[in-house]
Amino acid sequence: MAEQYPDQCTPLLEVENLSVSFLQYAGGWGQTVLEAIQGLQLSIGAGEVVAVIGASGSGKSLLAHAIMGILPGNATMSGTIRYRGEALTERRLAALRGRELALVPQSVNYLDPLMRVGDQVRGAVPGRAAASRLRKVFERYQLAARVERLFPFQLSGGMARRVLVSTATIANPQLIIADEPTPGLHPAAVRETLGRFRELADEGCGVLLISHNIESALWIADKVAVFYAGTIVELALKNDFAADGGRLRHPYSRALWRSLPQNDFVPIPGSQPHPNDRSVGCVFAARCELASSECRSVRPDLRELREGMVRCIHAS
Ligand SMILES: Nc1ncnc2c1ncn2[C@@H]1O[C@H](COP(=O)(O)OP(=O)(O)OP(=O)(O)O)[C@@H](O)[C@H]1O
Ligand code: NI
Repeated sequence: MAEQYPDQCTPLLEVENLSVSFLQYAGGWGQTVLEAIQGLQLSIGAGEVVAVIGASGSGKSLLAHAIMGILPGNATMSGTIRYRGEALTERRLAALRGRELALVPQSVNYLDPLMRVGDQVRGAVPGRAAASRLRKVFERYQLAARVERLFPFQLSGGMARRVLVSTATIANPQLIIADEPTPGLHPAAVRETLGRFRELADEGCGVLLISHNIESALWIADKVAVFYAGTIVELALKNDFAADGGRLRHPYSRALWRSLPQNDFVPIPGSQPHPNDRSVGCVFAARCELASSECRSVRPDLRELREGMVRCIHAS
């Protein structure tokens, strides 16, 4: 049963000042704290698709796992995550996860190798409804009825992906966190899967879509959060990703846009700083052609700019 919430204006999900760090042993008695995500802020409204793009290792999956309450045991989290205006406590998460709140995990390894596909997909759906829901969701994702009896090792990569999406969507979720849901799918299946997320959003669901493929994410996104080195450097509107990227607010977003094959195909020189190496200043300063001495010494705040947000003092 969906939780009742009276105020339609409150975003479905609000993430405020989220940080995730890991305690690491640095030889001998030494320990270091590795800040993988810092000061992250994001909200998703009902009916909205928010895409999350950015470099590998920038913290996108950690955000997904923090929301779902499945961070690894060595992680420490601070900040607030609210769902329908109330903090997502462990207790609430336990009731919502796999029902109102669904994750399409990045790796097919999340499938239980010892459980038949049908049992996994049915998951949280109660007895009577399960069989007909399973049939519908299999039809939608073009999975033959016989797949129900298979074990994960018997699935092709593309089938396993479609099983993950089926598992996440069978229980009519209100908020879907999809972490790279389409790699290895052929283009028609990518369109079909993303189109289904758009449909769910149009029916009132909130969708957080993590993707390496900016172009396909833009088919369905309303907003785009650009991740870099554990933080959001820009929150853009879908239409800001156009032409030469002149409407984008952050130098990294523009560089990322221009690096696409269909644009200038110019790689960004340098590499993203490691979580150990993010002491002061702007996280992008070392690679930024606009960087001034202030950028190297003071971490810019995320501020509002032209219906979006940016973490750069030079943006106007
Ligand atoms: N269990 C862990 N222990 C220590 N550090 C971790 C752990 N999990 C993640 N990290 C750190 O957090 C960073 C962010 O990881 P995350 O998986 O969120 O990146 P990502 O943006 O999803 O990358 P990709 O696009 O490759 O999936 C990693 O670079 C890594 O340094
Ligand atoms: Ni990831």
